[in-house]
Amino acid sequence: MTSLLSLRGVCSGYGHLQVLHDIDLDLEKGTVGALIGPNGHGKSTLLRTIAGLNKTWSGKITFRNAPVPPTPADRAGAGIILVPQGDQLFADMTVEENLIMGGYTQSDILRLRQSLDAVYALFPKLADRRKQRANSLSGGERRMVGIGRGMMAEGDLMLIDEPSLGLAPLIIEQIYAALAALATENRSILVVEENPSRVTNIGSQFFLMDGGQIAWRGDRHELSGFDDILRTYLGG
Ligand SMILES: Nc1ncnc2c1ncn2[C@@H]1O[C@H](COP(=O)(O)OP(=O)(O)OP(=O)(O)O)[C@@H](O)[C@H]1O
Repeated sequence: MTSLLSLRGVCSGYGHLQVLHDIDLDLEKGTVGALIGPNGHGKSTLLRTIAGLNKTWSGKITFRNAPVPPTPADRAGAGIILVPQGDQLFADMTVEENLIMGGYTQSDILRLRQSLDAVYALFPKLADRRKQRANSLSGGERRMVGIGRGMMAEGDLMLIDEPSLGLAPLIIEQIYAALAALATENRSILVVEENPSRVTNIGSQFFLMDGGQIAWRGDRHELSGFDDILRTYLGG
């Protein structure tokens, strides 16, 4: 199977601080890849680098077998959509207005409506709250709007940074069930999750990040060794 996203020898960082060291990663179409591991080891930086917010210092990123465009806006236009950590919603706008902002490049009103309907089908709670301002939503609802706004951009690849952060277990389950449903719609997802047990059911490929490198990678069939890996890296 050919990769939707492919990284070879990717290095990146901030100013003089190198965070990512020689990252090789492939993600196939229609699958969920999970970037796992403790805080501060470069998971967010990797998503930002794929999205173009951090410059690729060296190495190569290809998307649909072509080099990624240079700017974040062009990468988003090509179908690489980042759902950042923290929700970064427009606080004074309603749920629906925030969602529509995600589809700002879509000029076909019918397509926009269909995308909105798809978000509401996945997150029925948001349909009930479509006129409610973002600043009055619960943490879980805000996260749903963040993911929904990413869906509105109709990308082939969603990069989702720690969707479970700060949420109650029941809400986390709902969010991950939604992500699993999204991936079966021929959309690929690369999700950051500190706690791997939350993604074992939906991930098909796992990448453990340690010190800005991929220290372990495996698919579902290799999950039998997962417990040892968790103990080593997360003390779990
Ligand atoms: N804007 C920034 N400027 C300078 N250094 C940064 C910046 N953002 C992150 N870093 C540093 O890069 C390293 C990796 O951080 P990163 O956020 O990618 O890790 P992470 O594994 O995603 O952890 P977390 O889940 O806490 O975000 C850390 O040492 C962090 O301090």
